Amino acid sequence: MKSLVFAANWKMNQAPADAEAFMRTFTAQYAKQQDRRVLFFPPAVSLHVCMAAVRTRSDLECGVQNIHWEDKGAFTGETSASLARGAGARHALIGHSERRHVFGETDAETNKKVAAAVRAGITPMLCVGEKLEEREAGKTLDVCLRQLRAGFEGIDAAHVASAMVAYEPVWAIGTGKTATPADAAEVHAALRAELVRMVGERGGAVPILYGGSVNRSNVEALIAVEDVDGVLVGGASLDAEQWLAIVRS
Ligand SMILES: O=C[C@H](O)COP(=O)(O)O
Repeated sequence: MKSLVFAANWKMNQAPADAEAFMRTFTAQYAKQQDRRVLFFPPAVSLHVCMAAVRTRSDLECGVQNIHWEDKGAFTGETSASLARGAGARHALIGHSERRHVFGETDAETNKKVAAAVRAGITPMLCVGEKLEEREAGKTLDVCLRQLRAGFEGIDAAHVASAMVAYEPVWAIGTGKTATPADAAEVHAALRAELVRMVGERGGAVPILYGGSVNRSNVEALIAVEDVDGVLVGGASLDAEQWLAIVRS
Protein backbone atom coordinates (compact mmCIF):
# COMPACT_ATOMS: atom_id res chain seq x y z
CA MET A 1 0.00 0.00 0.00
CA LYS A 2 1.46 3.38 -0.93
CA SER A 3 1.82 6.20 1.53
CA LEU A 4 -0.42 9.18 0.77
CA VAL A 5 -0.37 12.89 1.54
CA PHE A 6 -3.62 14.87 1.64
CA ALA A 7 -2.94 18.61 1.69
CA ALA A 8 -5.53 21.33 2.22
CA ASN A 9 -4.64 24.72 0.77
CA TRP A 10 -7.15 27.16 2.19
CA LYS A 11 -5.75 30.03 0.13
CA MET A 12 -7.17 33.38 1.35
CA ASN A 13 -10.01 31.81 3.37
CA GLN A 14 -10.68 30.69 6.96
CA ALA A 15 -10.18 33.43 9.54
CA PRO A 16 -9.05 32.16 12.96
CA ALA A 17 -12.62 31.60 14.21
CA ASP A 18 -13.55 29.67 11.05
CA ALA A 19 -10.32 27.68 11.21
CA GLU A 20 -10.98 26.80 14.84
CA ALA A 21 -14.49 25.53 14.08
CA PHE A 22 -13.20 23.55 11.09
CA MET A 23 -10.37 21.93 13.06
CA ARG A 24 -12.68 21.08 15.96
CA THR A 25 -15.01 19.22 13.61
CA PHE A 26 -12.20 17.60 11.67
CA THR A 27 -10.08 16.36 14.57
CA ALA A 28 -13.13 15.01 16.40
CA GLN A 29 -14.11 12.88 13.41
CA TYR A 30 -10.83 11.91 11.79
CA ALA A 31 -8.89 9.03 13.30
CA LYS A 32 -5.28 8.47 12.29
CA GLN A 33 -4.80 6.20 9.28
CA GLN A 34 -1.36 4.60 9.06
CA ASP A 35 -1.00 5.05 5.32
CA ARG A 36 -1.61 8.80 5.17
CA ARG A 37 -0.61 12.22 6.43
CA VAL A 38 -2.91 15.21 6.39
CA LEU A 39 -1.42 18.67 5.90
CA PHE A 40 -3.10 22.04 6.40
CA PHE A 41 -1.96 25.22 4.68
CA PRO A 42 -4.09 27.91 6.36
CA PRO A 43 -3.64 31.63 5.78
CA ALA A 44 -0.80 32.86 8.00
CA VAL A 45 -3.15 34.61 10.43
CA SER A 46 -4.83 31.26 11.23
CA LEU A 47 -1.69 29.13 11.48
CA HIS A 48 -1.63 29.29 15.29
CA VAL A 49 -5.17 27.95 15.49
CA CYS A 50 -4.33 24.98 13.27
CA MET A 51 -1.09 24.37 15.16
CA ALA A 52 -3.00 24.19 18.43
CA ALA A 53 -5.47 21.73 16.93
CA VAL A 54 -2.82 19.31 15.65
CA ARG A 55 -0.46 19.52 18.65
CA THR A 56 -1.24 16.02 19.88
CA ARG A 57 -1.55 14.41 16.44
CA SER A 58 1.45 12.91 14.65
CA ASP A 59 -0.60 12.40 11.47
CA LEU A 60 -1.66 16.05 11.09
CA GLU A 61 0.79 18.83 10.18
CA CYS A 62 0.68 22.47 9.20
CA GLY A 63 2.47 24.68 6.73
CA VAL A 64 2.38 28.09 5.10
CA GLN A 65 1.25 29.01 1.62
CA ASN A 66 4.25 31.13 0.72
CA ILE A 67 7.55 32.35 2.14
CA HIS A 68 10.03 35.06 1.30
CA TRP A 69 13.53 34.04 0.27
CA GLU A 70 15.33 36.28 2.76
CA ASP A 71 15.63 35.09 6.34
CA LYS A 72 14.73 38.45 7.93
CA GLY A 73 14.82 42.17 7.35
CA ALA A 74 12.88 45.12 6.02
CA PHE A 75 10.38 43.29 3.80
CA THR A 76 7.04 44.68 4.90
CA GLY A 77 4.20 42.21 4.53
CA GLU A 78 6.40 39.18 3.93
CA THR A 79 6.96 36.07 6.06
CA SER A 80 10.33 34.34 6.07
CA ALA A 81 10.79 30.61 6.32
CA SER A 82 12.44 31.00 9.69
CA LEU A 83 9.50 33.08 11.01
CA ALA A 84 7.12 30.43 9.73
CA ARG A 85 9.22 27.70 11.34
CA GLY A 86 9.20 29.64 14.60
CA ALA A 87 5.42 29.69 14.44
CA GLY A 88 5.40 25.91 14.05
CA ALA A 89 5.07 25.47 10.29
CA ARG A 90 6.75 22.33 8.99
CA HIS A 91 5.98 22.81 5.30
CA ALA A 92 5.75 25.61 2.76
CA LEU A 93 4.03 25.70 -0.61
CA ILE A 94 6.44 27.19 -3.10
CA GLY A 95 5.64 28.31 -6.62
CA HIS A 96 1.91 27.70 -6.35
CA SER A 97 0.30 28.65 -9.64
CA GLU A 98 -1.38 31.68 -8.07
CA ARG A 99 2.02 32.89 -6.89
CA ARG A 100 3.46 32.35 -10.35
CA HIS A 101 0.59 33.66 -12.46
CA VAL A 102 -1.18 36.22 -10.25
CA PHE A 103 1.89 37.60 -8.48
CA GLY A 104 4.46 37.02 -11.21
CA GLU A 105 6.75 34.72 -9.27
CA THR A 106 9.60 33.44 -11.42
CA ASP A 107 11.45 30.14 -11.51
CA ALA A 108 14.47 31.90 -10.02
CA GLU A 109 12.37 33.15 -7.11
CA THR A 110 10.93 29.69 -6.45
CA ASN A 111 14.50 28.42 -6.32
CA LYS A 112 15.49 31.04 -3.73
CA LYS A 113 12.39 30.16 -1.71
CA VAL A 114 13.21 26.44 -1.79
CA ALA A 115 16.70 27.28 -0.54
CA ALA A 116 15.25 29.47 2.23
CA ALA A 117 12.89 26.68 3.32
CA VAL A 118 15.76 24.22 3.48
CA ARG A 119 17.85 26.65 5.56
CA ALA A 120 14.98 27.05 8.01
CA GLY A 121 14.24 23.33 8.31
CA ILE A 122 10.92 23.56 6.50
CA THR A 123 9.88 21.02 3.87
CA PRO A 124 9.25 22.74 0.55
CA MET A 125 6.33 21.54 -1.55
CA LEU A 126 7.34 22.78 -4.99
CA CYS A 127 4.30 23.32 -7.21
CA VAL A 128 4.57 22.99 -10.98
CA GLY A 129 2.02 23.05 -13.76
CA GLU A 130 1.28 24.20 -17.26
CA LYS A 131 -1.18 26.81 -18.50
CA LEU A 132 -3.89 25.82 -20.97
CA GLU A 133 -2.09 27.35 -23.94
CA GLU A 134 1.06 25.48 -23.00
CA ARG A 135 -0.85 22.20 -22.87
CA GLU A 136 -2.48 22.93 -26.22
CA ALA A 137 0.93 23.68 -27.70
CA GLY A 138 2.21 20.29 -26.50
CA LYS A 139 4.55 21.89 -23.97
CA THR A 140 3.18 20.35 -20.78
CA LEU A 141 6.17 18.20 -19.93
CA ASP A 142 8.68 20.87 -20.97
CA VAL A 143 7.05 23.42 -18.65
CA CYS A 144 6.67 21.09 -15.68
CA LEU A 145 10.18 19.69 -15.94
CA ARG A 146 11.66 23.16 -16.38
CA GLN A 147 9.87 24.35 -13.24
CA LEU A 148 11.02 21.24 -11.34
CA ARG A 149 14.68 21.59 -12.34
CA ALA A 150 14.71 25.34 -11.76
CA GLY A 151 13.05 25.08 -8.35
CA PHE A 152 15.61 22.56 -7.12
CA GLU A 153 18.66 23.99 -8.87
CA GLY A 154 21.67 23.97 -6.55
CA ILE A 155 19.73 22.26 -3.74
CA ASP A 156 21.65 19.30 -2.37
CA ALA A 157 20.32 15.86 -3.14
CA ALA A 158 19.37 15.04 0.45
CA HIS A 159 17.07 18.04 0.62
CA VAL A 160 15.53 17.38 -2.78
CA ALA A 161 14.92 13.82 -1.63
CA SER A 162 13.08 15.04 1.46
CA ALA A 163 10.99 17.65 -0.39
CA MET A 164 7.55 17.27 -1.91
CA VAL A 165 6.24 18.19 -5.35
CA ALA A 166 2.73 19.08 -6.47
CA TYR A 167 1.58 18.92 -10.08
CA GLU A 168 -1.22 21.40 -10.59
CA PRO A 169 -2.26 22.11 -14.17
CA VAL A 170 -3.20 25.79 -14.12
CA TRP A 171 -6.28 25.19 -16.27
CA ALA A 172 -7.65 22.77 -13.68
CA ILE A 173 -7.36 25.01 -10.63
CA GLY A 174 -10.67 26.26 -9.32
CA THR A 175 -12.30 25.62 -12.69
CA GLY A 176 -14.05 22.32 -12.06
CA LYS A 177 -11.91 20.81 -14.85
CA THR A 178 -9.75 17.99 -13.57
CA ALA A 179 -6.91 16.32 -15.40
CA THR A 180 -7.89 12.80 -16.32
CA PRO A 181 -6.05 10.03 -14.51
CA ALA A 182 -4.18 9.46 -17.79
CA ASP A 183 -3.14 13.14 -17.98
CA ALA A 184 -1.92 13.00 -14.40
CA ALA A 185 -0.15 9.68 -14.97
CA GLU A 186 1.87 11.07 -17.86
CA VAL A 187 3.08 14.14 -15.98
CA HIS A 188 3.69 12.38 -12.68
CA ALA A 189 5.74 9.69 -14.41
CA ALA A 190 7.87 12.36 -16.09
CA LEU A 191 8.36 14.21 -12.80
CA ARG A 192 9.28 10.95 -11.08
CA ALA A 193 11.82 10.07 -13.75
CA GLU A 194 13.38 13.53 -13.45
CA LEU A 195 13.56 13.31 -9.65
CA VAL A 196 15.30 9.95 -9.94
CA ARG A 197 17.70 11.42 -12.49
CA MET A 198 18.41 14.29 -10.09
CA VAL A 199 18.89 12.41 -6.83
CA GLY A 200 18.96 8.72 -7.69
CA GLU A 201 16.87 6.06 -6.05
CA ARG A 202 15.68 8.45 -3.32
CA GLY A 203 13.76 10.35 -5.99
CA GLY A 204 11.41 7.39 -6.10
CA ALA A 205 10.14 8.26 -2.62
CA VAL A 206 9.51 11.99 -3.08
CA PRO A 207 5.75 12.51 -2.72
CA ILE A 208 4.23 13.94 -5.90
CA LEU A 209 0.74 15.29 -5.26
CA TYR A 210 -1.91 16.13 -7.84
CA GLY A 211 -3.94 19.34 -7.50
CA GLY A 212 -6.70 20.97 -9.52
CA SER A 213 -10.43 20.69 -8.81
CA VAL A 214 -10.00 17.57 -6.70
CA ASN A 215 -13.18 16.64 -4.83
CA ARG A 216 -14.76 13.66 -3.12
CA SER A 217 -16.00 12.29 -6.47
CA ASN A 218 -12.74 12.26 -8.39
CA VAL A 219 -10.13 11.74 -5.65
CA GLU A 220 -10.16 7.95 -5.68
CA ALA A 221 -9.41 7.70 -9.40
CA LEU A 222 -6.55 10.16 -9.02
CA ILE A 223 -4.83 8.56 -6.03
CA ALA A 224 -5.08 5.19 -7.77
CA VAL A 225 -2.66 6.45 -10.41
CA GLU A 226 0.91 5.24 -10.10
CA ASP A 227 3.16 8.07 -8.94
CA VAL A 228 0.23 10.11 -7.62
CA ASP A 229 1.09 10.11 -3.94
CA GLY A 230 -1.69 12.35 -2.72
CA VAL A 231 -3.64 15.48 -3.51
CA LEU A 232 -3.36 19.22 -2.93
CA VAL A 233 -6.88 20.53 -2.58
CA GLY A 234 -8.19 24.09 -2.61
CA GLY A 235 -11.94 24.71 -2.76
CA ALA A 236 -13.04 21.26 -1.61
CA SER A 237 -10.85 21.51 1.50
CA LEU A 238 -12.80 24.46 2.90
CA ASP A 239 -15.72 22.41 4.13
CA ALA A 240 -14.86 20.02 6.97
CA GLU A 241 -17.34 17.34 5.89
CA GLN A 242 -16.11 17.33 2.31
CA TRP A 243 -12.49 17.33 3.44
CA LEU A 244 -13.22 14.39 5.74
CA ALA A 245 -14.68 12.48 2.80
CA ILE A 246 -11.58 13.21 0.72
CA VAL A 247 -9.02 12.19 3.33
CA ARG A 248 -10.92 8.98 3.99
CA SER A 249 -10.78 7.97 0.32
O1 LIG B 1 -3.60 24.41 -4.02
C1 LIG B 1 -4.65 23.97 -4.49
C2 LIG B 1 -4.91 24.11 -5.90
O2 LIG B 1 -4.69 25.40 -6.35
C3 LIG B 1 -6.20 23.52 -6.34
O3 LIG B 1 -7.27 24.36 -6.03
P1 LIG B 1 -8.77 23.80 -6.32
O4 LIG B 1 -8.84 22.48 -5.63
O5 LIG B 1 -9.66 24.84 -5.75
O6 LIG B 1 -8.87 23.65 -7.81
